[in-house]
Amino acid sequence: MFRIGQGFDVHQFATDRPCIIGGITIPYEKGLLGHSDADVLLHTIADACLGAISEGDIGKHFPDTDPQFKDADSQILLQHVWKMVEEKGYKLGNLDCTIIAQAPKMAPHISKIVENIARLLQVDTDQINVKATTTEQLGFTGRKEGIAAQAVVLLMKK
Ligand SMILES: Nc1ccn([C@@H]2O[C@H](COP(=O)(O)O)[C@@H](O)[C@H]2O)c(=O)n1
Ligand SMILES: C[C@@]1(CO)OP(=O)(O)OP(=O)(O)OC[C@H]1O
Repeated sequence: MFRIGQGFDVHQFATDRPCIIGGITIPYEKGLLGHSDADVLLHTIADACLGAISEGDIGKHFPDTDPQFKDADSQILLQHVWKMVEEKGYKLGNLDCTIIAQAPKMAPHISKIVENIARLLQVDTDQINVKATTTEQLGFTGRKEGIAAQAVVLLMKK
């Protein structure tokens, strides 16, 4: 009837990379490093969805050793995962996410990110919440070495 899943992901900052979060390119002096486009938020959401349907994790479905996922658009990866969710007979209850980043400032971009995630999953924007927090300059996020993100998803049988 109900399935819950949680996700967590981290990507480090690097120069000469775009900073793509939730499918939106955020203006910032550094970007995120990964085999794909390193969209830490969409990876977290994909992992939460895969967890909710007991399908492992993003690395199982899109290995970082596979050249076809080099610089992959994580929006496509999430849509693939979401199709699996729908094919298993589930729809979204709600999705709640936290971006853990000292920088960049996310607040100006949150509504665009929420709209984009709702578009990707074909759900209403009020089913999606995205928030951000710093770690008060503590730890790797506090030193602006990278970004972490967490997500919790609730699925319901269609
Ligand atoms: N990268 C971030 C981090 C935080 N925010 C916003 O600032 C608020 C206060 O953050 P604290 O870590 O001091 O609690 C937070 O609630 C967010 O609204 C942000 O926009 N971008
Ligand atoms: C998405 C994949 C695949 O390109 O690569 P990365 O961008 O490195 O991301 P990560 O969060 O380590 O997870 C899974 C990978 O297999």
